[in-house]
Amino acid sequence: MQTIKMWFIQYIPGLYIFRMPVGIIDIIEIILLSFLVYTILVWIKNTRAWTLLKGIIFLGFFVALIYLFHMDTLIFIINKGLNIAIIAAIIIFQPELRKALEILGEKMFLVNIFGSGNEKDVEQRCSDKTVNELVRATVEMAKVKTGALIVLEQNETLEEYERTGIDLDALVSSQLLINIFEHNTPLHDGAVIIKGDKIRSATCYLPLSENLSLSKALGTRHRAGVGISEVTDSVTIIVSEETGKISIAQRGRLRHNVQEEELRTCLVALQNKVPVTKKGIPGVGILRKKGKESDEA
Ligand SMILES: Nc1ncnc2c1ncn2[C@@H]1O[C@H](COP(=O)(O)OP(=O)(O)OP(=O)(O)O)[C@@H](O)[C@H]1O
Repeated sequence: MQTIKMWFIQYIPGLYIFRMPVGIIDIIEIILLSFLVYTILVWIKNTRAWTLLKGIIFLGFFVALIYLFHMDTLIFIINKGLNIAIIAAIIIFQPELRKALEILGEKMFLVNIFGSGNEKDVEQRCSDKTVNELVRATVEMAKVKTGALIVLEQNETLEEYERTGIDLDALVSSQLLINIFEHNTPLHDGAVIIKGDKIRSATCYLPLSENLSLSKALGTRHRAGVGISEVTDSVTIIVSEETGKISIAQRGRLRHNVQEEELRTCLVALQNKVPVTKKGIPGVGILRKKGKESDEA
């Protein structure tokens, strides 16, 4: 390291940085700054802010031209309008900013950074039976093209959305789920919300995603599945009535054409049966990583 440093000082005299003493605090500062920039970029990519960023880059280009050619009137207008634009952006992106701050305060966020300290520290969210029943019901409904929308509560409560439906409080079973989503039955419309091993309510109304990058071919069922995953940490299983394909929505992303084993892996991971490590929940990681290849959102 020292030799490399000396080489740079000797041959590239302009690089003053290598002459500066770099302390441990500077290194920590660089790591924190890199982490902050990375987190902000990931946040921008996963929210509506991505569209805004593209707009800002486009505008930035024009502003640069305006300054380059000294267009004084336009420079005056830009200077006056900048403060208003910043306030407007904060108001428009208030839900995303609130969500980002909430994530900062989440237990899982800190666990992901520092580790749980105890890798055997495992908490089970739902039973193996529930996972099996969910997989069976989803696959059965997909086979016969029965549309379904199943929201699985994670750390954040879904009470607000449960209230829009009909209370059930029944144990999860494939027969019950298939029955709920059966065409022309009173409970088939809307979403089912599951907490742990219980179906809390059916016919629930979910917020629709306004994500413009979602395929136009997707209707309101898929938009509702993505919508709830944008505003909460829930995971949604969607079965298309049109194609019989299974999708999973999580953190505002939609993974298409999910196969049985993949669905099971995801649900087992969500059970928290696998120890939480510094890399996060394994199944969720797989879902996100693979999701990048075929994500709609
Ligand atoms: N906001 C919502 N909350 C909950 N469920 C909804 C919501 N909007 C639509 N749905 C459900 O989606 C159904 C309509 O699905 P639609 O055909 O528009 O969606 P899609 O994404 O094209 O799905 P499919 O592939 O199954 O046709 C409704 O009958 C209703 O059950």
